[in-house]
Amino acid sequence: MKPIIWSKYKLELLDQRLLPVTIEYVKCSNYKDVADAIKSMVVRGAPAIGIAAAFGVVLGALEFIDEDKIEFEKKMQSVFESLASTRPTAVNLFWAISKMKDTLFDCLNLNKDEIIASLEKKAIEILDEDLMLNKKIGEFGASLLPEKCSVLTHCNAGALATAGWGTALGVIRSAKEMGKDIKVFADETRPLLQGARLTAFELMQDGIDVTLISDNMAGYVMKLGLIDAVIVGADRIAANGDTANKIGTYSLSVLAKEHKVPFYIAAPYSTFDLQIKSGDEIPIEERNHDEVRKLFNIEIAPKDVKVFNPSFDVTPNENITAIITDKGVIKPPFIENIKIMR
Ligand SMILES: CSC[C@H]1O[C@H](OP(=O)(O)O)[C@H](O)[C@@H]1O
Repeated sequence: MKPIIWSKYKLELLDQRLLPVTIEYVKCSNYKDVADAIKSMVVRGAPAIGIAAAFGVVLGALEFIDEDKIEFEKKMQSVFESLASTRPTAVNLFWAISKMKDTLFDCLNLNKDEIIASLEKKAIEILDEDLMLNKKIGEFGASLLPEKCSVLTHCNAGALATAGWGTALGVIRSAKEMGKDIKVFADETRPLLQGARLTAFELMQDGIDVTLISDNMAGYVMKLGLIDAVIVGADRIAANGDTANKIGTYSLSVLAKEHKVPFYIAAPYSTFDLQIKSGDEIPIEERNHDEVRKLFNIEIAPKDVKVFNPSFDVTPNENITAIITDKGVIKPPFIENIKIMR
């Protein structure tokens, strides 16, 4: 199931808000549609929102290509800003936009068709590269796992969060491909239930043994000795290895440390933000309070109750056993060893 489909200058995004009950694609005919889709989480997942934004830039260029050169460049700047303003935490979004900006800068002296073709080529490259990187992450990560292993994961870092295959779930898929006996416990991941709705769905589609648990069960299943490793995705990794990921990841890392369970992050190079020294500098998105007050529009709390809804938290590097990347497995001291990602 592809979360992102680009063909004949049309972008279709699988509406992940409706999964697993309904499989429906949102047609994006302009860059504003793409910005709206990222912000409303039609498409979500750090690499996937970067890829969607890249195609949003192509749609923006198609919209404004007939303007004079100065106007075109002005309009394209607003396209970049609009896409960059959608969600603040996943650095992949800004990485992809910067790649598209560089491509546009390099091809401004070409003719209109060549400009569009160059931007489209770059966006497709970003999509294809992510799939290739996921497979490398999968191989490196699977080699860490024993022949028989039970993995706890959080949120969705699967094919639906990437170009396909997945990062954390890519490790699980690759381990299964290697013939390892892998079982998965998937945290439901309140408030938007990416684990229940997306991870459980993906793994069952692939015939991978998955058990759904509510987030507050994670400590108990570790205490029962049911978990051999925790593997999660990432939205931004700082130069010291501090990692932002879906809210609840930090708590899992504390529980894993308490129960001496290895805690792995899986992420491609586009998730690293080596400009920032630590996780203290990572912007944490806060989302609409009704995401906590309601569950699919059903009120589960007093409608005017105060809410705090951070969409991510930061796991300190000292809680992380290793970071599985497309360039290999990075172990502590992260400050030193993360340099391979430069
Ligand atoms: C492969 S990284 C996916 C990453 O993104 C998710 O956040 P969201 O669903 O809000 O986009 C979550 O943090 C995942 O680990």
